[in-house]
Order: sequence, then C-alpha cells, then structure tokens
Amino acid sequence: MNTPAAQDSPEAADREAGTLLAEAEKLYYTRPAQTLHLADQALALSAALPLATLAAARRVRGLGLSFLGRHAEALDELQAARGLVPSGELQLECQVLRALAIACDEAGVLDAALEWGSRSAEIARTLGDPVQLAGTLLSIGVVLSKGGDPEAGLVQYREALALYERAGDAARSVHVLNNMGINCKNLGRHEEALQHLRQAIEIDAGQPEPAGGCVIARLNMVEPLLALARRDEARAALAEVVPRAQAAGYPNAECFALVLQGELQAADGDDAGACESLERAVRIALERGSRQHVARAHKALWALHKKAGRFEAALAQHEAFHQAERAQFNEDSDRKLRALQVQYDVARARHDAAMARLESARLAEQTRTDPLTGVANRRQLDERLRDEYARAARHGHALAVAMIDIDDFKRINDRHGHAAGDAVLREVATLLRAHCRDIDLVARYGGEEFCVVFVEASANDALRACEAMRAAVEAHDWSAVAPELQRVTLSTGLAEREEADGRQALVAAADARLYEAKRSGKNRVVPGAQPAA
Ligand SMILES: Nc1nc2c(ncn2[C@@H]2O[C@H](COP(=O)(O)OP(=O)(O)OP(=O)(O)O)[C@@H](O)[C@H]2O)c(=O)[nH]1
Repeated sequence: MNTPAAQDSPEAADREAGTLLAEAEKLYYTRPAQTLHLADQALALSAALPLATLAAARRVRGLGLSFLGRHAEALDELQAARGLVPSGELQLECQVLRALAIACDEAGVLDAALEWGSRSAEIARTLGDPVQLAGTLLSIGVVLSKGGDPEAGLVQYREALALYERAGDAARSVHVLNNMGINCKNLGRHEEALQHLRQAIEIDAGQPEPAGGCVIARLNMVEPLLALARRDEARAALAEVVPRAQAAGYPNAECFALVLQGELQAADGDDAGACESLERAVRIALERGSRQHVARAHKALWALHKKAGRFEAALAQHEAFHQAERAQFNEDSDRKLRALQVQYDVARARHDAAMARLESARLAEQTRTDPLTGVANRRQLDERLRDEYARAARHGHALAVAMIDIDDFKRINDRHGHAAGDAVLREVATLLRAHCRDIDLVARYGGEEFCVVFVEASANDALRACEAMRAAVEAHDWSAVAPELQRVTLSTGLAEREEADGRQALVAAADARLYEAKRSGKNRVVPGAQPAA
C-alpha cells in the first residue's frame, strides 16, 4: 500500500523503503516473519524503486525466508537480488553474497555457503570495509567449524576479532571470542580456550549493558577447567552460570550447565545432588523443547542409578538415553536430508527457469519466422526493415530491397502437387539465403513471394546477389523435389534507399519492378533506376 510520502515522489518512496529495510535487517535472526513483512512493504511502496533498492529489499526478504526455514525460496530470492545489483555497487554486492552464504549455511549446504562467503570477503577486502569483512569472516568461520574444521574456523575468527576490536565493536568481539573458545575446547587446547573465554567475559563486563555473552563464555569454561583438573574453578563458574542462564532465558545453556553440574557432583561423590541436577536438566529440556544435552543427562543418571543398585530406574534411564540418541541421530539425518532436498529444489528451479527461457525464446522465434521455409516472416521483415532503414538514413548508408517471386508457381502446384510446391518454396528459401550475407535478411513476403533486405549494400552489390540467386535457382536440380520438375525460375524487382522516400515506398518501388520483370518475360532481375556499370 502506498503511503502518502511514497506517493509524493520516487525519491520519497526510496527513502521510506530504506527506512523499512534498515528495520527489517535488524530482525531477520529473531523475528524473520516481521522481516519478510517489512521487506514486502518496502517493495510495495512504488513500482519505480531504483534497482539498488529492489536488490536490497529482495536481499532482506531472502534472509527472512531463510530464517523461516523456507530455504529454497530464500536462495531463489537472493539469486534474484544478486541479478538486480547495479554494476559497480560493490557494497551491496558484498552484502548480497554474504546473505547467500548465511542462507546456504542455514539450509545446511555448507560448500555453497563457503563459496559465497569467500566471494563476499574478496569484495569486502577490495572495498577496505573492515566491519563488512569481519562479518563475512565470522560467517565463514562458523561454516568451517560446523563442517568439522575448527582449526580453519579459528583462522577466520582471529582475523574477524582483530577487525572488530579495531572498529571498537565490543558485542561482536565477545561473540567471536566465544566461538574461538568453543573451537579451542573442541580441539583439546584447554588453556587457550580459557584465555579466549575469559577475555569475552572481561569485554562483556565492561559494557554499559552486559549481554548474555558472559553466560555462554562461563559455561564453555567448565569443560576445559575440568579437563585441567581445576574443579574448584569449574564449580565456581557453574554456580554463576545456572542462575544467569535462567535469568537470560537460555534453556539450552541452563540445561547444559545443569548436566555439567550433575557430572561434577557425581565426580565429587554427591550422588543425590547429581541426580537432582540431572533430573532438573531433563525436565527443562522436555519443558522448553531444548533437547541438545538430554542424552548426556540420561547417561549420567543411568550410571548413578546403577551404582546405587536401583536397577529398574537405571534401565529406564538407559532406555531414555538410547531414545534421545536416536532422536538426535534422526534430527541430524533429517537436517542432512533437508539440505539435500534444498539442493535438489534449487537445481530443479534453475532447470525449470532455463527451460522456460528456452521455451520463450522458441516462441519468440516462432512468431518471427515462417514455419514452412524457416526464413523470417512478415513481422520480422517489418521490424528489421524499420530499424535498418532508420539506421541507414541516420548514417547515410546504402540499403537495397529485392522483391522476388517464383515464376508460374501455380503451374508447379497444379502439375506436381502441393507438397512439391512446398518443397520448392523451402529449396528456393535455402538458395536465396546461400547467396546473401549473414547480415542480410531473407523473408517470406507471402505465398510464393520473398523479400530480401541487403544491409549496407550498394545497388550494384544487390544486383549481383539477385542475379546469383536467379541463376542458382534456374540451374538447380529439382528432380529430388519432383522427378518431372525441370526448371524453376525467379522474377526480381530491386530498389535502393536513395530513390525512395520511406521504407514503404522502397518496398513499393521494388514491387513495381517485380511486376515489370514479370511483364517483360520473367526469369530476370529488374534493377533500380540507374545502377553504375
Ligand atoms: N504449395 C504451396 N502453394 C502456395 C503456397 N502459398 C501460395 N501458393 C500458391 O501459389 C500460387 C500463386 O499463383 P499466382 O499468384 O497465380 O502466380 P504464379 O502462378 O506464380 O504466376 P506468376 O506470378 O505470374 O509467375 C497459388 O496457386 C497459390 O495457391 C504455399 O505455401 N504452398
């Protein structure tokens, strides 16, 4: 719906679209449906939005679709955005490529995510835009880590961190440091992991409004601390994490913290406390739909019950552990299947689009060619002649037109049959084409009449070509068309641009000379007024 501002002027619509898109961009991660709605609103503001704004709107729309889980649509939308980016708008191109990387990552198509991410990073480097580059490197790092290469992920994170630090972006620095800590933990480099996570906590604490970053950092410190046998510190970190995760509303973090707490209590010999923590973890996981750590909780509970001789409870936990593992496995395979489905959908959409393009090219061709002979039809002739005439008049170029008619064609039809007549038309069209240049146009004018437009050709050149056509048709062996058909001849009238006022007059002049050629005995070319010798 057009707002009053948008109706005022295209500039006002563009400005308003910019405001809506800036708002939409902030929400794609948390409220993708709202992002989609705002992008649609921006697109509806005016039919005359600049290309760059259209590209930006479709980019944001694609991100919204991606986080709504509509992966194939998202990738299509982002490809469309890419096609709309005006050349030279590198900043926008960089953003669209990064959005493609993010959407591919969401869809689980990690290799494509890496490809788009690298291309986006390349442009960001050319632009010398540190924040844009850092964002792209962070996305690449996440993809590499997810793809099972935490070491390569770390390389990207390090560069992103340096850029964010230089730009003074504390919130994003905390985010990168957390990711670095997790990667080091997964690589077994516990000291290094603790160093990154501590730094994240420090930066976060220095913020006017500390975010949840420290919860994640503290939580991720526990395992490295345990691995380094620093139990007291692990215990202290956990004691802080559980209430903070609860307060921040991070069920995954709370659940994981309780699992770690349970394991720690079990190792300390506090079996009752351990059971309590682990059961709480399972409850939260079930209540809040956060299943990530539930199998680990059941496993620890199973061991505790078995140790205490509560075999029935141990059996139940054992069963629950396997169920949770199966669910996780199914979820993973579902995700992989979905990624394959997305890849298939995207490939099919591309194939369909290519087929549609081919079909429309075929239809366009069909409306421009004569189906019997394959040469141009009247419509194409009219268009080409209009363009060539205007061009020749503008530049003072020569242009000639020949009207060509098959002599006594009615008799050919009558004696040899309509099919033979058709074959003669096809053969004549082929011979005409063979005796002119690619830039000239041979068209079927109607019935047994053809028209040839000789582009940038003098009257003499055109006359030579028409003579060659006439001679070729006369000398042609027609026995393959009809055994009794001995001879086919052409009558031709020729006119050049300079003697006619307008393209219709040019065709009329050639037609008048064709009539003259017929009257004066056929099988001849009647040239323009006075061709040079
Ligand atoms: N086989 C076939 N015949 C066609 C086609 N289009 C037109 N004709 C025939 O072409 C013939 C043209 O005959 P006329 O106009 O009398 O001309 P003509 O016999 O060539 O005589 P001149 O022009 O004086 O040499 C007619 O019999 C039409 O039916 C076509 O697509 N296929």
